[in-house]
Amino acid sequence: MPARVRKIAIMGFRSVGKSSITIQFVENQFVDSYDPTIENMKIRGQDYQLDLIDTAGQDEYSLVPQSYIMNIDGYVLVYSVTSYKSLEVVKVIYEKLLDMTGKKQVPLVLVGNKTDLRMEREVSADEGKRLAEQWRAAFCETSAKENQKINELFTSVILEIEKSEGNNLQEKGSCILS
Ligand SMILES: Nc1nc2c(ncn2[C@@H]2O[C@H](COP(=O)(O)OP(=O)(O)OP(=O)(O)O)[C@@H](O)[C@H]2O)c(=O)[nH]1
Repeated sequence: MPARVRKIAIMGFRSVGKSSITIQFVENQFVDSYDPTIENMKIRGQDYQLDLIDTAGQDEYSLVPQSYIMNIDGYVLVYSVTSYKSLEVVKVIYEKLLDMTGKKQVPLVLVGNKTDLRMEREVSADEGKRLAEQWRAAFCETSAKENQKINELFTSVILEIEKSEGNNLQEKGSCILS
């Protein structure tokens, strides 16, 4: 079976760890030469090629460029668990995405990154989980620094994309699927 190519945009406020998540995911599996925007994975015997689009950080006033939503199959919306502000920004980005796509729901994983910074936590796991439930999105808390749940997060986004296409694949993973 040929690899299914899926385009994934990684969005969120500045410095939440978008590039760190992408690099951790890609570098971990390609040691010598890698293109930081492309990664392959296999889920249930199906090969996927993930084209990762690591966006420059947004804030609540940024417009979501049309190019971020054209041909994008799934979204990873990242906040930092150490920044309440970054959670607020992700909510604004989400509303803009729905506006621009004209859809009620898009394949999406909400990600709370930097869980290793325990003393600096401002957003509880419950709060992130509730927001994801409200959006009917998957939810994952990660640490790019400690490589926690990074692969699971990308598996989840693929599963959310598959689900939106009518394929309800079940896969053991430790992110909470929608
Ligand atoms: N402790 C800790 N630091 C992290 C983690 N992820 C990223 N960082 C740090 O946070 C800072 C920002 O990380 P980036 O990956 O550049 O964040 P970004 O969201 O791509 O930033 P912009 O491109 O500016 O929007 C860097 O100093 C990273 O080392 C994490 O999981 N834990």
